[in-house]
Amino acid sequence: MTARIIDGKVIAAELRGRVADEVARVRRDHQLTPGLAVVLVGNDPASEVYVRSKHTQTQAAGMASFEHKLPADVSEGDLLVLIARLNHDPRVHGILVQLPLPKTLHTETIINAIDPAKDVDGLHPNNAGRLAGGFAALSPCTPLGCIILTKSVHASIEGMNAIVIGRSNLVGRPLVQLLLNENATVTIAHSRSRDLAKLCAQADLVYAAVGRPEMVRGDWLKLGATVIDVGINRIPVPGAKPKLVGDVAFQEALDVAGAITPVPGGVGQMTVACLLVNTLRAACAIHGLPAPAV
Ligand SMILES: Nc1nc2c(c(=O)[nH]1)N[C@@H](CN(C=O)c1ccc(C(=O)N[C@@H](CCC(=O)O)C(=O)O)cc1)CN2
Repeated sequence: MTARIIDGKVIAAELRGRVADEVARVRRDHQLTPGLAVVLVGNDPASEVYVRSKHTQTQAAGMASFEHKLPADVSEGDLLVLIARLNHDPRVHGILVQLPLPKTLHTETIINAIDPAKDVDGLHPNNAGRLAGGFAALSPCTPLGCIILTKSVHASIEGMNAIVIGRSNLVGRPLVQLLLNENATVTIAHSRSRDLAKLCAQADLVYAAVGRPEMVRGDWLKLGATVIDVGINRIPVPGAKPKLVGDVAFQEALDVAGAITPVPGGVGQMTVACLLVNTLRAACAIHGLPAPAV
């Protein structure tokens, strides 16, 4: 058996196309141009790439993009002043602070300062709490992407056994809530869980978001399982560019899984596309318009 490869590039491009159509509609019918502000502190090379890609894709979807680059030694006070300004800027409907922040800044304080209505990362406690309570909320982008990729394989995941390996605020915890909203049966595991192999063997859906290269082995998987690999690990290669690998041993998993996302070209591709969805949703909600059809 060779698993079907879930092509995140194709699915993300299709989603961006649908967002662009809806943006064109709200601009035409409501004279509303959704706007996204992204704040980058410092010069982490991977973050710079992600922020550039957010800027390009936001503009390509017909939305306004506002980039704010601050030095790594910016004070917490100055960053909070910028966020307060963006909270009150009527052109801005989505605010995202690129993570990780330099260690001198307190991430929770910064996230909590974002207006929850503009929190397109879904990290503000209001949104995290609403999601946990099963209420409508802006949800983090990567978990949203995981659900869309899963649904490209299974129209319904009701009653399926899912395991989420990882419990970060950005991925694991919100993903658990989104899976519960889809009526999946969810096991939450993490790096300290005992006998992960045994837990995985029960799962129809495996979400690996633990940040450990190739930790999930092929022989842990149930035959035919759908595997969504959230990991992006850079492995140094002497004299060459680092190699990107996920949290799943891809070659081994190919022989056992029914469907699997590659790294790169899987979940990562969905993160920015879902950010565009959230920005459009936030803009419509702020202006009292019906939720867009994406
Ligand atoms: N405020 C946030 N910070 C971070 C988030 C986030 O959702 N909100 N997620 C990640 C980084 N990220 C977006 O910000 C992101 C990660 C990966 C990709 C992506 O397209 N990955 C490619 C591989 C690209 C590469 O070479 O690194 C792929 O998987 O195909 C896009 C966005 C942490 N920070």
